[in-house]
Amino acid sequence: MSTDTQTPAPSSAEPEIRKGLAGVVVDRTAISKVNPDTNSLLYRGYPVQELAARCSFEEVAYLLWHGELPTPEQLAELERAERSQRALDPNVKAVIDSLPTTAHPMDVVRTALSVIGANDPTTEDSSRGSNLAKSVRLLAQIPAVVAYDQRRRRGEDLVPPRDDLDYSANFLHMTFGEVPAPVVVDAFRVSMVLYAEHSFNASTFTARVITSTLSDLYSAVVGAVGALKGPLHGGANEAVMHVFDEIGDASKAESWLDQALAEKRKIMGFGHRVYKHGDSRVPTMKAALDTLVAEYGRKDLADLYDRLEAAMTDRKNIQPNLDYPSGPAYHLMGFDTLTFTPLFVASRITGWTAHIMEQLESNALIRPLSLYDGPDERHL
Ligand SMILES: CC(=O)SCCNC(=O)CCNC(=O)[C@H](O)C(C)(C)COP(=O)(O)OP(=O)(O)OC[C@H]1O[C@@H](n2cnc3c(N)ncnc32)[C@H](O)[C@@H]1OP(=O)(O)O
Ligand SMILES: O=C([O-])CC(=O)C(=O)O
Repeated sequence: MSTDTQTPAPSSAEPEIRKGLAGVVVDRTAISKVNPDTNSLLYRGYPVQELAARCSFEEVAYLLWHGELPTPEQLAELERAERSQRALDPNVKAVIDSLPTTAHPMDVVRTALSVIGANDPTTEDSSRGSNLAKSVRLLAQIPAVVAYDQRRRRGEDLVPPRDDLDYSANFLHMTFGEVPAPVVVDAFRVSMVLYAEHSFNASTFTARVITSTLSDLYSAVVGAVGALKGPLHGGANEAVMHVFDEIGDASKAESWLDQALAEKRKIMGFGHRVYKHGDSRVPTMKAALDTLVAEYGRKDLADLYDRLEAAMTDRKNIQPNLDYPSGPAYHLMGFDTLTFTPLFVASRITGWTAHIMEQLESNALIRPLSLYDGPDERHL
């Protein structure tokens, strides 16, 4: 066996393979710190719980991109730029309209982002200024794409944006044609803040790999969307709701789980590559879910949530991740289950773009090695 480059492996020992890069530190980042020992998550040094309690999503986006929270003037400038770019681009709408309503919404978002990139004359400009401008544009455009796609599936017309609303209220307005109760808007804002950034997760790493070849920001984001779609990553928030639908009633949670575990199924919304004693974001999102349960009078959903979590702790001692409370929260807000992972995209675009810019500041082509275990050299 040999590694697949011209540099020979040390002859005495086979190189260690870390499947899934588990435990491998591949670079530095100043954007966020995930600490499984203290069960904490910091964005640029600030605990995510404090940001979720006190900041708008726009402020958090600014923090991730610039490293500091905005002054009132800087925030006003970001809000002006974001609000002025909220309307769905007609070119993008035309492409969405050409796609079947059976397409998965993540495929629609991925396609829409490709179209936005192909139409942008500055795509090849990878300067920080240009990439920041693109990041703000994507922050503003993704809600239009996600909201319109859900509406067209329901046979509803596009709702134009309102520039008198903040990001979260406008997103809900464009999706549902009205602004829901303040507790609902707030729960949505909290979810956006919590989903925004999580160090070298699979989709962010994908974006950094693509960026490391000196490809453009849109290409990196499109690749990241593809990585996020999978149910082992962002697709889990959608999958959690399918599990809830499958179980149906809290009284069946334990028997459903036993059967699923006997079939060696992975239980969606549980477990994490980094956190092994619970996800730092879950208590905050669970509190937001609780406000929605109270608002909509859905104790049945809360009961199912609690019983499945308790059974999973009892059977496997595996804790929920952020997708577990987010799935039912988005359901209560009125989103279609298929729209849940695109909501994750809408938030994570901030973290992805921050990482793309950080990667470019200190770039090295990302290209690991592999251990060849195919046939020995042979000849025709
Ligand atoms: C926002 C996010 O992206 S968070 C992640 C969202 N993804 C999910 O919720 C999907 C369900 N969870 C999983 O599949 C996993 O926990 C992952 C992929 C998130 C993390 O996986 P890894 O770090 O690779 O852990 P791994 O899969 O090796 O699990 C370790 C053990 O716990 C078990 N395990 C971990 N998660 C689960 C789960 N959700 N259901 C059942 N068993 C699980 C594994 O079967 C394995 O058991 P074994 O040692 O007996 O084989
Ligand atoms: O960090 C991870 O592997 C997955 C995750 O929780 C995230 O991306 O938010």
